[in-house]
Amino acid sequence: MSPSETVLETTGVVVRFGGNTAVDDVGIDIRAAGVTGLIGPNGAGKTTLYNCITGMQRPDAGRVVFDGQDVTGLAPGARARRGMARTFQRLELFLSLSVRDNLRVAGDIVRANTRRKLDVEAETDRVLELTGLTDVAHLDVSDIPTGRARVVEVARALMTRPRLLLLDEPASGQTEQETEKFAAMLRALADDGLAICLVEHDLPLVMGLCSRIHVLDHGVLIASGTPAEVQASPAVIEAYIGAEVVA
Ligand SMILES: Nc1ncnc2c1ncn2[C@@H]1O[C@H](COP(=O)(O)OP(=O)(O)OP(=O)(O)O)[C@@H](O)[C@H]1O
Repeated sequence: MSPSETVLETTGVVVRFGGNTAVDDVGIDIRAAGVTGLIGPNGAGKTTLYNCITGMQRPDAGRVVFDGQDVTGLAPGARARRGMARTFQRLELFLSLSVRDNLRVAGDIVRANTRRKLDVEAETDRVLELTGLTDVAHLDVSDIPTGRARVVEVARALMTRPRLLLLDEPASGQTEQETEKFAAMLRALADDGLAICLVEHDLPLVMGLCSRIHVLDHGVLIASGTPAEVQASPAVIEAYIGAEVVA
């Protein structure tokens, strides 16, 4: 996979909730071997666009193309089998299971739902190592700090061996140190070829980590480009000055 290869593309995506247009004719792309940021003030439409990408929300118009194939009409499970994985704003882990068992369960599901031959134990060990979780593997998720639990979410997503990883505010609840480690882990995953998309409140993290950024405001794509380009965009400055809380 070449570094600039487009893994995911939306074109003309529209989502309306009653009279409110949550996503208004949005076209973005997410490329292999990089971290793409998706930012915008609260209510800008980021989560709704994620839902369209993963199949949890059917767009009123537009297309979602994954690995060159139109997946707009496919259910979330079918997209997951093609290599899409997602984490959520709220932790969606089994709190009373150990870190290792959370990964095992994900591995078991992959094995049951695909024809892939998967050595779940070996894969669990590999992903624990890759994400730096080996030292807490035996602990229940409820007994580790939220910041580490965010990493478990990513690790669980990695059990599916995705091509595209969509992260929704993964750094919330992390200490500065945890965020630094987390950023290094994402960079390493991207260097390995993974396409990562990051919705995140922590703008310094986004600016430092992402090679490209898409900015939404009131459902409209107001800028796409490098961190320097979007930070210099008058529309972006205007949107953020007008917003009390930014993401
Ligand atoms: N299920 C829904 N029904 C009605 N309106 C919705 C629904 N989901 C989202 N919206 C509205 O769509 C708009 C976009 O919301 P969305 O959650 O996608 O924004 P966001 O950028 O993810 O915001 P945040 O940063 O606060 O998570 C908002 O006006 C929101 O109120």
